Amino acid sequence: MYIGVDCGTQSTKVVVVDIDGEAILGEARRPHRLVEGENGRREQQPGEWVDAFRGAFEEAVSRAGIERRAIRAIGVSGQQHGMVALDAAGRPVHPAKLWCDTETAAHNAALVERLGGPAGCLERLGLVLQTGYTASKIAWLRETNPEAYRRIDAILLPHDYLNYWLTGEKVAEAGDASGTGYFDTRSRQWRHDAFAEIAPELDPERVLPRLIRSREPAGTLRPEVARELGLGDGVLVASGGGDNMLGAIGTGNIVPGIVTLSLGTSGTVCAYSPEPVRAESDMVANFCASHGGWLPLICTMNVTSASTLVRELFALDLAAFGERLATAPIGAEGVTVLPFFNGERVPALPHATASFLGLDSRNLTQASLCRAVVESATFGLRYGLELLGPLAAGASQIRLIGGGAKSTLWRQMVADVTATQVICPQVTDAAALGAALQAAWCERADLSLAALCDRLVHLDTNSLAEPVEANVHAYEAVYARYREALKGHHGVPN
Ligand SMILES: Nc1ncnc2c1ncn2[C@@H]1O[C@H](COP(=O)(O)OP(=O)(O)O)[C@@H](O)[C@H]1O
Ligand SMILES: O=C(CO)[C@@H](O)[C@H](O)COP(=O)(O)O
Repeated sequence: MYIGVDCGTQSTKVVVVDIDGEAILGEARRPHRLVEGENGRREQQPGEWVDAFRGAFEEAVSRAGIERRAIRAIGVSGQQHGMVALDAAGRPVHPAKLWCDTETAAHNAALVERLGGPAGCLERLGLVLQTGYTASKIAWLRETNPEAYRRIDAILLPHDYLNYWLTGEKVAEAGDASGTGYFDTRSRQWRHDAFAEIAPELDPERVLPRLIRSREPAGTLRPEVARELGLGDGVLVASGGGDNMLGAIGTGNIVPGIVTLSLGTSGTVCAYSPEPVRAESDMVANFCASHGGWLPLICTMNVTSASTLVRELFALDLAAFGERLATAPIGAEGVTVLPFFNGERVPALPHATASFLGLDSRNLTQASLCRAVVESATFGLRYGLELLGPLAAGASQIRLIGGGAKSTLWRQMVADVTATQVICPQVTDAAALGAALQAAWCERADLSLAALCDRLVHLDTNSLAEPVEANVHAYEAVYARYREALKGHHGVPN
């Protein structure tokens, strides 16, 4: 038995997987708070991730009805980029500053310049720093809270922190480390010279976690954690990885030719590459995968975060929101939304705010506003797919994951907007499944990752959405309207 954990922005999910029985036996989730402040601040307390894990673990294991001593390894996936800065006693010196925090946009711009502009970033890191990456959060802490900064003894990412709580080991792997901004994604090594530009007073040999390979374990469970969870001795904790990397594993996206698209708090599109990628656009993040190889990725910041804001504005539950979506036609009666409620990463507009365009007395309805926000979030991902270029263009199917993928209407919309077949995996949380598969890969030398994916990554044929020609055609015009609005409001070229 293997446990997969995914610490997302909104909740931590746990799955219990039986590799030999080829079955997912139990799933559970527990929410965490997102503390939103001025200037785009978005933070969380790492302790709340641990509490959410405890609750979700108990429920998932009891649902699975298994003997706890049968659990052999745990894998952890986590939201990328969050800064978890710890003191010498392992306590956070500041709340974790998250991937969606845009407060450090000016620090990011200054860092890009210090590293020699986009060309200098590419040369040193293999990607261009974007607001949201860990680097500018450390520079921000240095400037705004020197007392906390001076106490830093280790800098981890969210999934590294959970691994640390589980094992006592401070380690990192290439997939998640790719999104720090001080890691060379081609050589898979920390880049100490880049780190010195960010935090000159901190010794990278001391504060940066030890790098391990994807198949290497982070460690074994600390005895007190094993006791608390009721687990046996020697339970392994795998290297884990960023949620997008483990979502790729959980959708079988471990070889070229498959695209994974996530409708979570963030929206992401990624495709596996056996080689590092130098894309035409600097917005394509040449991240490493968490099983070897690379996972070039585009991330937009306003997907279910945006739809939830509009849904809550009208006090709708998910079912009522779904009804409103179905009421409005394609094109939302002429309403276009630029959904950048909290800035945006792709296109790179960290200070942007949202705009509702084309409103008149006829289309100012809940249905058209709900529909327009979901359409625009989907257009943002089509834009991302286009930026990914040939890597994504060859894919004949999109594997759709994240909370929004539960909506039948949204699945069809993705198929129509991208003119590609869409299907979801059977498991609700693909990143948690990917983490469990990586844990089994770590513990079972006899099984390849491909064999593990064959056993457990099952697609849900009921979720299949084929593009409908008339809809594809209708969305083309609406997408063109969205791109025009983007150009008019933010000068983003077509
Ligand atoms: N049927 C649905 N339609 C639209 N949004 C949904 C639906 N079901 C869940 N969601 C949204 O999905 C989001 C959670 O997605 P998830 O991928 O678990 O997030 P994260 O990993 O970022 O924490 C929530 O905002 C939730 O409201
Ligand atoms: O920043 C990125 C990717 O670069 C995000 O995709 C985060 O990894 C958060 O993921 P979710 O909570 O939306 O799953």
